[in-house]
Amino acid sequence: MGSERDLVSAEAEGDERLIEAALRPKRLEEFIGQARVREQLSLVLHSALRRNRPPDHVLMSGSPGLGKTTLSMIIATELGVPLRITSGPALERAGDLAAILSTLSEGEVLFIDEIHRMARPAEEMLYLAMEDFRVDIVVGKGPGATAIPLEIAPFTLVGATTRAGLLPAPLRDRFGFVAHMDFYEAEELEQVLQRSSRLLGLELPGDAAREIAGRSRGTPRIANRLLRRVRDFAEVRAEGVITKDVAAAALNLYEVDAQGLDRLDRAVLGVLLRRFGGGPVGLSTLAVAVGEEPETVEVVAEPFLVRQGLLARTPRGRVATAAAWIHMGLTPPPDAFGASVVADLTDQDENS
Ligand SMILES: Nc1ncnc2c1ncn2[C@@H]1O[C@H](COP(=O)(O)OP(=O)(O)OP(=O)(O)O)[C@@H](O)[C@H]1O
Repeated sequence: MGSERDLVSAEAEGDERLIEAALRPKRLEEFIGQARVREQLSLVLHSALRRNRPPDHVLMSGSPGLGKTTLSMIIATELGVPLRITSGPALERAGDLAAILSTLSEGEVLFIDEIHRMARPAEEMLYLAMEDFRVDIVVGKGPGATAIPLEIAPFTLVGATTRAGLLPAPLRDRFGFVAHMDFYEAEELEQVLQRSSRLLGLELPGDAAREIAGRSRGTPRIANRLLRRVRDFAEVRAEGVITKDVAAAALNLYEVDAQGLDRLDRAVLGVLLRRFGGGPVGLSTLAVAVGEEPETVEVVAEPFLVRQGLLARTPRGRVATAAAWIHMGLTPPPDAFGASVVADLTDQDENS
């Protein structure tokens, strides 16, 4: 099979990005988790195939590494059409987009990753292309400029964004189907890990899979990455045998804690607690203090910390919850965010 050959050569070259690509599921039925999105998408694709028409444009939103690129590839495969991949930041001028749109073949899927980062003129050209399968090529400058309409082949746009809120409404409204990708449950990540282990030729006992899944921040890309680190550790220190303890030791070495927090997550919490007394503090101040871009903190660290109940976004800024103080081995002040919840839980524990 093609994917297995890809994997063997990727392994031989030791290229992590190639390995990641080779681990991608190729068909919708192989795609693990996101049951609702899968079912909705399957309906959209099947009805398009029955009508022999390209499906509605699809928007996928969710944190990095949840499988948006993978799903876009699956959409093209299921439809039996070619896929063109680009990204918002690459579309700086309308001409960049026109060059792609005018060369699409009938029914082709155009995947635009980070679509919220597309430049304004390209975005406006996309509105017309999505609605009427037409672009206006502007010839000349100033008052003498004229727009020459150019028909393009009907295509399906698949847009991916980590920040759906940043998409202008006219663009958002032109997508017929919006797939909200959520973090994965631990059991789903265990399945992802078992599938990847099979493809990589690794033995992964159930309890070791659980240990890795629990530290993967609900994200398949991270699960696969941690699996490779555990494999490295097992090869060098445990004669290639992966056990729960080997997995835990490897992940501790790579500074991924039992709840899945990595260095950046802990840096954010550490600064928030130790330097700002738990907050509230603004995003940019927090980002400067950890030496990262605000977008990295907002897109990569925060959604997970919020989901874990360790951080809250309030109108006055970011606030650490009482659970965050405890997770970082500190005593929460009595007025810490969510302290009453933690106190109630502690009471229940003591009374039970
Ligand atoms: N549902 C899934 N089942 C199995 N593996 C998955 C699934 N979703 C993602 N993966 C794996 O996770 C990795 C990352 O997926 P992908 O690149 O599609 O994420 P993404 O959401 O597009 O991320 P980004 O937006 O950062 O590019 C892939 O290597 C793929 O093998």
